[in-house]
Amino acid sequence: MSTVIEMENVSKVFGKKRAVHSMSFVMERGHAVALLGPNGAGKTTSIAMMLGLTKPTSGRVRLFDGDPKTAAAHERIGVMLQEVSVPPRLSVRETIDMFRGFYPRPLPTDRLLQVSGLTEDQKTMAQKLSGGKMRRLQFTLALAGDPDVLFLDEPTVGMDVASRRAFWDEVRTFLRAGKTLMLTTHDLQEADMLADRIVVMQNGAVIADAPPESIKMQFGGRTVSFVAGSDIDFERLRRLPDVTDVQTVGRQVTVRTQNSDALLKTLILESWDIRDIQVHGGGLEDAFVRLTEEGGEAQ
Ligand SMILES: Nc1ncnc2c1ncn2[C@@H]1O[C@H](COP(=O)(O)OP(=O)(O)OP(=O)(O)O)[C@@H](O)[C@H]1O
Repeated sequence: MSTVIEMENVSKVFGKKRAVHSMSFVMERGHAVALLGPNGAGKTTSIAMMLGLTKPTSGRVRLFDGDPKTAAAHERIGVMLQEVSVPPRLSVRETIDMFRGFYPRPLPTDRLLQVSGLTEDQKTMAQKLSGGKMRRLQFTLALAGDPDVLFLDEPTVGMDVASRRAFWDEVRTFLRAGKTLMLTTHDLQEADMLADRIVVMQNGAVIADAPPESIKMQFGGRTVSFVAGSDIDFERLRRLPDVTDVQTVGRQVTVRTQNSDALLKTLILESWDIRDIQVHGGGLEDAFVRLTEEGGEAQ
């Protein structure tokens, strides 16, 4: 498997602000990585360094085993950053054609118009597009050179539900061709759906790096809730292996556990007077909240 990005002990300091701290990271070809983290965690700065747009204060970044700033590397990547402007006074079609001209083997214009969902708007001045349509155009421009690797920084901000769906369909088509994706998003459902690896950053450092399933198992846990009668032994419940929290509101009991199957067995074997048992959670969002609250480490 070939390496697309390699970061070795990379740090970036802006004045007194340490935006990224000792980041080491390797991304292999064909993978879909979601880089997550609260606002200001250092995601955009990391991507800017991977692309050679920002120079690290220390450490080493390689893109396709070379300097990220070289044209050879850039011909093979497509980039959609948060703030991008399009050239003035060009229609949607002209803008697409202009970007096609930057690459040796661009995708056909009509295919790109189809990706953009803007075939009917192809004569509209690109600058006049609505926010969501502009994001679709920017995505299309990122695909213009038929890249091997896509960098998408919060790509779906401003897109409506239909645009989002069409957009993710295109990203899936891209991944099915064995290509590589680096994505930042605050939409954890999207990350969970698409990524085979989740990297969580906080305060400039990587605090978790694992497949979504292991992150959810390790940090997501599950909650089992039920309505309790009078004979529940709460002390025993709290001491059960894998139970991390027990909350009660009136007769409603909510138990957080790393092993909901074992808890359910115990609840039934104890013959306690309980009803309306429900199992919830195990989602990436739960895991993300716990991880960033605790600053935990998963590898
Ligand atoms: N050019 C800059 N000058 C000074 N500080 C900067 C600069 N760029 C980023 N920072 C700071 O570095 C930290 C990391 O910022 P970055 O934009 O990488 O975070 P992020 O995880 O992408 O956040 P968000 O989710 O809000 O986009 C923040 O505290 C930010 O204010």
